[in-house]
Amino acid sequence: MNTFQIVGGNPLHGNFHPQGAKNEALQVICAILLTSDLVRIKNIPEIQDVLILIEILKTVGVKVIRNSKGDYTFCSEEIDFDFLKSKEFRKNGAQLRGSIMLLGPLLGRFQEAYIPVPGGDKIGRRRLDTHFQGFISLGAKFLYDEEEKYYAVTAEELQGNYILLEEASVTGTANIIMASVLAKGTTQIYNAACEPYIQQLCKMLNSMGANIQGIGSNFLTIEGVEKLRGTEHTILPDMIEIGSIIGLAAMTKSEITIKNVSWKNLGNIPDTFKRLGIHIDKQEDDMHIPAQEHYKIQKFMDGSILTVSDAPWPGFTPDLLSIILVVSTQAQGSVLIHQKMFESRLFFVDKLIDMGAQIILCDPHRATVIGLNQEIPLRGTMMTSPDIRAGISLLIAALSAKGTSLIHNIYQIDRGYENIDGRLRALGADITRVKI
Ligand SMILES: CC(=O)N[C@H]1[C@@H](OP(=O)(O)OP(=O)(O)OC[C@H]2O[C@@H](n3ccc(=O)[nH]c3=O)[C@H](O)[C@@H]2O)O[C@H](CO)[C@@H](O)[C@@H]1O
Ligand SMILES: C=C(OP(=O)(O)O)C(=O)O
Repeated sequence: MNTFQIVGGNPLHGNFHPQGAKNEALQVICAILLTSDLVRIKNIPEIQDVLILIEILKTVGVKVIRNSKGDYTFCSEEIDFDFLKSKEFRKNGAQLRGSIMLLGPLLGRFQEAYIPVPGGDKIGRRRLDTHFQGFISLGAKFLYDEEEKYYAVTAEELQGNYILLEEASVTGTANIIMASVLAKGTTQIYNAACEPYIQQLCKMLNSMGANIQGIGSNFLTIEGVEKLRGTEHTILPDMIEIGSIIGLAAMTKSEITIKNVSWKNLGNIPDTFKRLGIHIDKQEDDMHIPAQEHYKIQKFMDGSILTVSDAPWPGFTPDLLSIILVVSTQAQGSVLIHQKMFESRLFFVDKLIDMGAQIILCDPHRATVIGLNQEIPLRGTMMTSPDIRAGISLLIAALSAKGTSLIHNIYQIDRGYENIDGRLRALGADITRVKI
């Protein structure tokens, strides 16, 4: 088992280059299935989830060329549908959440698609109703093999429709967009998710010849076209990684400049960290976080305790709440963290409590944090990473802590952060990857 050994307490210093966005990569890589032409994608993060998706594409017949690090060309002339129904595919496809987005483009281009129940983080129930209701609205038949845990969607022909999504699901919206770009007629998707990931997917599809309007809003209009062509696309910097580094800098009293963050695509992420009292300077497209001895959590205007909660974009992303929580443990003041979307994402606070943090887990969705104001450091300990964002939060806690920590199950961190140990060592972190 791979483990991180971390000696905490050193302030870090230097420039950090964010990787390409994981969640955008998973969408746009699936979108290459919509054309038989070459599609080149740059700034692909070479993280576990993305590498597994690329391997899956290879096994179903997609030709993949790695031009250089993070720069790939894909060609999906033919798809091996027999393999899509095989046991091996069931095993591979179940490994990550993002594989669910193979369905939309396969259904859109070939009128049939198969996928095992996908994996991803164990952070609560993650239903897929939105995806399948959308496909059914476009005229697809839906089958679920309960024994084999396997989904199939097929159609004679997809026909555009008005679809009001039950919830603004990110991967659900991406899937329905990809299914409808080649459908007959007009598709309207209302209550669509509009994260930068989705905006980027739509822009890429339009550059392939699709006709999508309303990009960035929750109402998308898609005029179906006959065929899509090849394109070149560059993935945005990962806003979740950027948020993670802001948290790391504050918690470890470090001065870090995050390079080329694409400010205009960060929504309210910088302001949410600022509400915890963290200074953040905009330097052209870089983000400078000065070393700070203390940071003080703001209150609401009526003087009541701050709540930070998640919401679909342009609300605050749920993927950064665990990081907000860990950073709050060393702030001055108190905050209520309310994770509305997922019901099992806050349980990792037990580990932080073991390390000395003052947290009351009110219920599975809410935790109150009473900050230690950097007066008492957390204590190093042994822990296991339960999910990707809890994992990075524990890593941040360990880097700030007094003494040595061990974090097991770091696969959960590698899933979403490329060579995180190497990149943090370059900033001065004492972190080693060990086999135990
Ligand atoms: C591969 C990928 O892109 N994963 C992201 C994607 O997952 P994913 O697309 O799987 O997540 P969804 O957007 O479908 O929903 C996430 C959870 O939030 C709930 N929900 C969603 C919308 C809503 O209006 N109300 C509501 O309660 C859903 O029931 C579900 O439990 O979006 C999530 C929500 O931003 C992120 O945490 C994941 O990192
Ligand atoms: C929950 C996440 O990932 P996934 O949807 O791939 O499990 C995440 O990126 O925080």
